[in-house]
Amino acid sequence: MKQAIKIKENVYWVGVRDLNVRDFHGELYPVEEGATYNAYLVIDDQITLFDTVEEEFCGECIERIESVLDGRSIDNIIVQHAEPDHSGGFKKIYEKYPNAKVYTTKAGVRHMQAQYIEDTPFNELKTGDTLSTGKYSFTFVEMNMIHWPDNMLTYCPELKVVFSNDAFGQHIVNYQMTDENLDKHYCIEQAKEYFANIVMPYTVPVKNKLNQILAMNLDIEMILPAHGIIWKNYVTDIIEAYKDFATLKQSNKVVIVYESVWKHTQQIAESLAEGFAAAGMDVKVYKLSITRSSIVMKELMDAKMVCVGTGTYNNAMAPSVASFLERVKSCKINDKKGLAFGAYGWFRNVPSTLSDKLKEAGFEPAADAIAQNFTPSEGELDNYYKLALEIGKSL
Ligand SMILES: Cc1cc2nc3c(=O)[nH]c(=O)nc-3n(C[C@H](O)[C@H](O)[C@H](O)COP(=O)(O)O)c2cc1C
Repeated sequence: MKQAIKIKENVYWVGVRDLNVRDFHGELYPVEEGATYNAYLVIDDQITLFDTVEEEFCGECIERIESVLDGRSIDNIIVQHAEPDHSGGFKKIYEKYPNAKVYTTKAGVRHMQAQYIEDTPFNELKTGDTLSTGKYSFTFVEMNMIHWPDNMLTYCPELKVVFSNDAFGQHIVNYQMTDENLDKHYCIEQAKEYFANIVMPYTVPVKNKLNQILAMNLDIEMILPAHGIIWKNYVTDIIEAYKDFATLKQSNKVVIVYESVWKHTQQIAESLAEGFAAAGMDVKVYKLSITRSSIVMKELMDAKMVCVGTGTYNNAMAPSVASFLERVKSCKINDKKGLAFGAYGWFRNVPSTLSDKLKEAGFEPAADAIAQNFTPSEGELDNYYKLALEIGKSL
């Protein structure tokens, strides 16, 4: 029997670890060590469940719940997000505890009914609504479009905890549950990767919501997200980090991504990298087809500039580059510089098309696209180095 794990007095983790998932949310977010779907149970005069788990793991979630119910039942289920990794198990759990009152946002009602049961009597929540369960009270805050219309979070002043759902999530799978034995930089980097891959298109609502929450002056001892470890030692640090994430705060960094068959475009990428480095910049270089896209997204989040290169294949750019451009376009980035580059054989236009697409995606061109005919000469590589040095110094 799986057991609930005590987080603090009367608060239990009743979630699951999905150790084998490597494609979180499909191809959007490749992960290295699996993921957790966190659900929490709060024992009071009334018993309250925060979120559920993916459907296939529902039995395990119920086992953990049963291990602390002591013959009682669940009184309230708070659906903080209707996405299936948090709500897939709802139907079975609700069938098991049919007297529970179910609470979610207005959009949550729509999303739950469209996905699961049309006739569940949901209770609609809006920002500022509260629920008292005995000695504990819960205040709800809608988190519209972070990252779905139905997202919300919950604060309990007596417990000093925030049930944050996807906000502050990361894909750390740790059996100790909290950040206490983990390196701060590692935890923040994991949260940054999560933000870059799930939340980056919604920086404006994140910034506004963060300000609204900070103005509430909440006394927070722990943040309990729906993925990964619980924030306990690094609560202030992760909130500070989120301020930087939400503004896509830039560091002195350039990210160079490319695709290359015969290494001509790769040679350009390497010359540019050396030029930017000589200008004092931190440089990251990735061949897209062999790099986890979630790493690239994380690294470009705080870059000042992104250079994108491709060889020309069948008069087009490489598919990995085209799909990268679609992805970054959806992130609504608007204050980074861009540079397109690439080698061609007999059709010269692809690098300039790439430059136009980068511009459409919100990157202001730092120079005209580099279009290299086949193998770059020493002199041409030297010119690319000098161009990067010049641009790097001006950033
Ligand atoms: C499968 C394939 C298809 C190609 N198709 C074109 C093409 O349609 N037009 C063109 O100008 N060059 C084409 N080329 C030539 C490459 O663009 C050229 O060799 C370039 O230098 C390759 O850059 P890379 O080494 O970075 O891949 C093709 C090369 C390959 C491997």
